Amino acid sequence: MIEMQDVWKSYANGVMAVNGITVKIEKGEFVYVVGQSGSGKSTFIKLMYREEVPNRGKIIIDGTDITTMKNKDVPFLRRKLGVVFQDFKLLPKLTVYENIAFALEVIEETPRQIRKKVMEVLDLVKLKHKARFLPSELSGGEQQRVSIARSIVNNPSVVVADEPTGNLDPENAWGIMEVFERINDNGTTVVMATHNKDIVDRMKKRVIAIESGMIARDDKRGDFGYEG
Ligand SMILES: Nc1ncnc2c1ncn2[C@@H]1O[C@H](COP(=O)(O)OP(=O)(O)OP(=O)(O)O)[C@@H](O)[C@H]1O
Repeated sequence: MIEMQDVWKSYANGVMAVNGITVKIEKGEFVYVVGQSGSGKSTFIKLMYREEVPNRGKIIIDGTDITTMKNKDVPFLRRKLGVVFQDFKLLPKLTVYENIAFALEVIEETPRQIRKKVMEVLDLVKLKHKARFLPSELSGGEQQRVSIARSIVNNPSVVVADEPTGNLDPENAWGIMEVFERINDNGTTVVMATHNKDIVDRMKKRVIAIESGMIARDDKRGDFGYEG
């Protein structure tokens, strides 16, 4: 499903962010990625959605080697893999509905298909009643739920999230985790980088800990393992 084979990534300034990572994540898994600030979590996640390209190694998503993928084919990857960010990245002048529909229109859906799919994902994140609102009219937790809805509207097999609860208070953070659990229960693989010790320790999912760009720990029902 997701496979990294001896992946290395250094940045232009010479920083080695990922140092020879080999890992396999099976379909339907829920995986937390933890580690100190600067350990390489974001880079690890960015490599999965091809925001960054490795210097060496293979990254295979759903049978496709994304390291050799042409730039023009990257939009196809977005249909296999949804992305959720810490800062939501919603378009401020578009309504909730339009923000989600925008992701679909890119791949030429009919208006009827768009409406059906957008309302389905809004139902899943319990925000159907706010379809006409602008992002600025929503709470942080609601905005993150919209961005999750957007990430799954193309029905990807994988969702990756980089610190999705980082801007939220604990109550909203738990609300977001419930949404990810529901998505995972529907069979979608979830990979999430997080600093949220409470959540990781309570959920008892697979935990991959990164230290100095390497996998220091990979536990099936793991915990956070250090003081945040
Ligand atoms: N665009 C970049 N250019 C140069 N160096 C970078 C870049 N992005 C990250 N780095 C460096 O790579 C290393 C790993 O960074 P990364 O953002 O992956 O860590 P992280 O574990 O996600 O940190 P945090 O928890 O603070 O978000 C750090 O030393 C960082 O300074």
